[in-house]
Amino acid sequence: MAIERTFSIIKPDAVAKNVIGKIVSRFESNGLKIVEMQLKQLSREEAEGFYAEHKERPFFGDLVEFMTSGPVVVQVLEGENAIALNRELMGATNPQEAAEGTIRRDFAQSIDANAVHGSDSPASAEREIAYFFGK
Ligand SMILES: Nc1ncnc2c1ncn2[C@@H]1O[C@H](COP(=O)(O)OP(=O)(O)OP(=O)(O)O)[C@@H](O)[C@H]1O
Repeated sequence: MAIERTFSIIKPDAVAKNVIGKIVSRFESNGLKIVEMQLKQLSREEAEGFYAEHKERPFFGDLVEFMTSGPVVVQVLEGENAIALNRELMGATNPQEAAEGTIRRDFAQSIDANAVHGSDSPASAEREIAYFFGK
């Protein structure tokens, strides 16, 4: 399996809960290397553009509101099978359905405040990395 890159966001709920370090430790201890990282406050435009594929969904307004409610940590993770591995470490979108030992099970409270985002395919990883890091 080739070395792959994926894009990750530690969302405002997790930053507010002071668990950035604990989440980053999950990545590092599972073989994912942080190759880009920035703490930043997303503007409305940045959040809307990032989630453009969800524009027609009923929760879009709340999602943008939530993602701009406080700072996030945007990161590029690198490792073998990074995209699928990161999705596995994150757990299901709804923390109530997330497997034991996953980031969302341990640190998230609800389907909107769900601690992390991770790219779901090579195409989205490429788009999302370019969106925030321009490469
Ligand atoms: N029914 C919903 N109600 C509220 N928010 C939702 C709902 N479904 C999804 N979301 C929010 O939109 C984000 C994107 O949804 P998507 O279906 O792409 O989930 P995901 O791929 O697991 O999450 P992410 O894209 O953040 O990694 C979710 O992480 C969640 O924060």
